[in-house]
Amino acid sequence: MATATSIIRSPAILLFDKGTVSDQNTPSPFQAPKFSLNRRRFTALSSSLHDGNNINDGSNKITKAVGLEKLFEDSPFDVSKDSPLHPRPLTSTQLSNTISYGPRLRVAYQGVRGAYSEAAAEKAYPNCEPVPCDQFDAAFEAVEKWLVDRAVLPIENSLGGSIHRNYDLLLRHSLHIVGEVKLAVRHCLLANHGVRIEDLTRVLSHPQALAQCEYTLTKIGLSREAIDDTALAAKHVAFEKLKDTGAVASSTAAKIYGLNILAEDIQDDCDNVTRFLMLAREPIIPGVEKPFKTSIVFSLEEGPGVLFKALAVFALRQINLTKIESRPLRNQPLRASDDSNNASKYFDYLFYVDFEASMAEERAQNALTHLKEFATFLRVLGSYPVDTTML
Ligand SMILES: O=C(O)C(=O)C[C@]1(C(=O)O)C=C[C@@H](O)C=C1
Repeated sequence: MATATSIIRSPAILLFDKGTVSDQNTPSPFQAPKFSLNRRRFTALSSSLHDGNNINDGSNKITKAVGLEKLFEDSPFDVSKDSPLHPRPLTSTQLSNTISYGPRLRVAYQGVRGAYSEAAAEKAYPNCEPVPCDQFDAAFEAVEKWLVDRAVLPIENSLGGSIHRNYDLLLRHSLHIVGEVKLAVRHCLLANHGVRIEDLTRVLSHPQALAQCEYTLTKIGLSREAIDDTALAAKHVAFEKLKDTGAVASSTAAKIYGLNILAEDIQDDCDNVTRFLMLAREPIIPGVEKPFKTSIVFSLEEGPGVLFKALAVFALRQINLTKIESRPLRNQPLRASDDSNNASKYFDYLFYVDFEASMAEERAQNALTHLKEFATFLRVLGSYPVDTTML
């Protein structure tokens, strides 16, 4: 187990200690992330928190707001120093698939049993106890309120693109990205027994799944209806005994809800992969022993070439970018021009960037120090091992 001392010696932590990549002094509408803790606060946190806690609240699916509060009040949660729940800091090796956790790790995902997100949670944390949540927000809250240990949430799909909601939630909450997991998504067209493709007029599924099967569903001529997750679509079709409606979902969902598989692999491309993020209350200690990736979010002043300059801090250090996403800055969606003669207003954006380097590497630290010189806001969302299982 890493001690607080060894944590402080980590080059990445020293970087934050200098305050160079911290957003603590940045006027920002967002919560200060724990990743930017200074040394004193980090030490205090390391010695008072543990990883691997299991809060057995006896719940089934986690729902937002009132439900969560109630569960939290009722839970026998205890982080006193002598408690068996006493936290240990996460390390990157704990993410290895070979590790066996003592008590089963509780992992929140969005959806019901049979959702792809449940399979992703099981791939990320073998032998975990997947905990269904009705919405993405509920999964974030469940981790924050210690109802579960981790959350595994989709962030992008190779056919459907980004899951914007989760980009926005990453910033609104203070969780850390501690890993990623890629899942091959193979959709099936499901219906009740005795129902043929010709009997169907509409199909239910998650909007991402419908988008991934766009071509096939158009060819069959089915109208589409969005529902919270693919497995919920299958459950609805089965429970309501629908005869004119099918569901796009996994073969696992077909088994769970007793549906017939009318067609397999109906996604528009056989290479259909969804990338999920593994989220925790504490960051992992970035390493260099295997390929790492770092996710950041920043905002910039308006002006010609500013984004070019921001991306150059990585190019100059031979750091490869794997993803860039821009999202509206919601609390401040419009910005007036600095030029008083020019009354125009600009849309204001946040930029999410994933780059192939660990925060333990000097070139990554230097790149962010450089970016901090002109970024108006910067937060490190996590530095974590790359999922190489699908390369
Ligand atoms: O609906 C599900 O089964 C999910 O797990 C959600 C989700 C998503 O949000 O992208 C996950 C993987 C697939 O890309 C389709 C849907």
